[in-house]
Amino acid sequence: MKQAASALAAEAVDMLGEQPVAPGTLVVGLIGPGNNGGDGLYALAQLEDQGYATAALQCGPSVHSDALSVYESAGGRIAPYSQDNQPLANATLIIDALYGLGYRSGAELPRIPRGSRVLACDLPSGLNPETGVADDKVLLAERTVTFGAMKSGLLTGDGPLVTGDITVVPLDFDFTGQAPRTNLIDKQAALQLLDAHRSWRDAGRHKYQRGVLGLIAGSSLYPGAAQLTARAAVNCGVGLLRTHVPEDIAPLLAVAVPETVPLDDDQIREALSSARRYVHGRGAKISSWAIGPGLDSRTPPTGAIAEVFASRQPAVIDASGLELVPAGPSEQPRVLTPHAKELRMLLRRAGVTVTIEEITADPIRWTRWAALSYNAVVLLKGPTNYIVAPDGSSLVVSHTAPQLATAGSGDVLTGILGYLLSDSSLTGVNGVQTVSNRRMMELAACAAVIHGEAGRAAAACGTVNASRLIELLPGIMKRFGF
Ligand SMILES: NC(=O)C1=CN([C@@H]2O[C@H](COP(=O)(O)OP(=O)(O)OC[C@H]3O[C@@H](n4cnc5c(N)ncnc54)[C@H](O)[C@@H]3O)[C@@H](O)[C@H]2O)[C@@H](O)CC1
Repeated sequence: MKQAASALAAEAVDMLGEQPVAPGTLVVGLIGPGNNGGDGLYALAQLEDQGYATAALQCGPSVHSDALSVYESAGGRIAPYSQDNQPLANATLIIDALYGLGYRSGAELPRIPRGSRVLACDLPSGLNPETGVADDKVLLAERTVTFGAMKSGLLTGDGPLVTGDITVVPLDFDFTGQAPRTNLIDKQAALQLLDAHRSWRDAGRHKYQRGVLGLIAGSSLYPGAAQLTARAAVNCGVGLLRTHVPEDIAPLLAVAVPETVPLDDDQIREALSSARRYVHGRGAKISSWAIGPGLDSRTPPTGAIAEVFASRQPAVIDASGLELVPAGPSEQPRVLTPHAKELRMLLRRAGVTVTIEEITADPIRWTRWAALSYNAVVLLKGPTNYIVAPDGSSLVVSHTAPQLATAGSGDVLTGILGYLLSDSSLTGVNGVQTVSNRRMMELAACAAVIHGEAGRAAAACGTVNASRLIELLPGIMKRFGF
């Protein structure tokens, strides 16, 4: 804590930029009830030692007692915060040491004079450290000194709007005491995650070993969605694509995606039963499934589709497939890919009532509920993607582009993720072997990054549509090592 406080005090001195201390300079600390407040008091003590005039305002029911003793020994005084505090009005610099990692939404946040210079301790108070969702009264910072590691909330959601310049101060001890539950996955991290499971032997694989994706999609209502997912998977480089679509749209699909091979109910059953006899390395008739784009949810799934849901083969389930998936936990390794409205529907079917506004305000929380209720990895789509595993750990992908909010874009994501799940070198996928939820979550995050990269590349050249994303995929997959 003292190490963190030293970095905070040094940043304050840098912001004030005065040596020796200018007359009239006053540093005011807003001190919260937890360790974040402790950091603030230790930093104020160091500033007192360096000759600065400081004041501490207690904003909670208690303060860190050891830190307060040190501050008082250095000559500092603490007073309770009130709306009309004189020190706040006179402050040259405010240190926001109210709440850090322990912040829960809904705290009473002090009002500070407009135009105040604010240095945030670890995180601006009022900012959710994981999701980057900020309360309306969040304390806007000019700079933020964050300890130990970058927090996802500083970079996602509202984070970039409220943190100012960020300095990460490495601490020479494990400061959280446990692995963070939420990690950011950027392009570099995705490259590493994809590379980790690759071997030089992969170059010699035949098409069944490269992975076979079974796609269950499409209806006369939405004939295009199946095409988009199929083309995306093919352009990613899938070994073989088998497609199960209604008879009336099958000829259209065969023309649009000549690489695909049709899959009827009997063949689905055969693939599922041969998966149970799978011998590692020989390849599978179907290694994973993509279910949902363009399905007509008014038509109940055939017996064969229900058997896929009941199987142990990895699947990405999207769009109308989310309405067909049985509510409750399953043994199939699954990634569900809802947007906020679909997440609300999934939660309602699991007995949890929530509004879209509540989901948007705390996306990881509600995505966790769904991940737990369905025992599945859940990827919540939106301007930022949140991917949560049933154990509550989560990944955040903000490597996206606003232009990706276009029709068919989600179908492309399903094709990319379907491909990654089918690629046996990445997952060791087969019908019997259990793919870990951790790996499913990583692959879902990688798919979101690849999708984001396609969106950014498309936006750089002009308008963005799903077909354009698909055209760009071969080059982008190459950049990701495929
Ligand atoms: N070993 C460590 O973990 C270190 C932690 N450090 C500091 O410690 C901070 C985390 O400390 P804490 O876990 O004590 O958390 P915080 O200091 O962020 O806040 C926790 C306190 O605020 C209260 N609180 C949170 N939300 C509230 C709400 N909505 N309404 C009312 N009260 C609310 C909690 O009840 C608790 O008393 C970090 O952000 C960082 O500043 C650093 O000193 C580095 C070392």
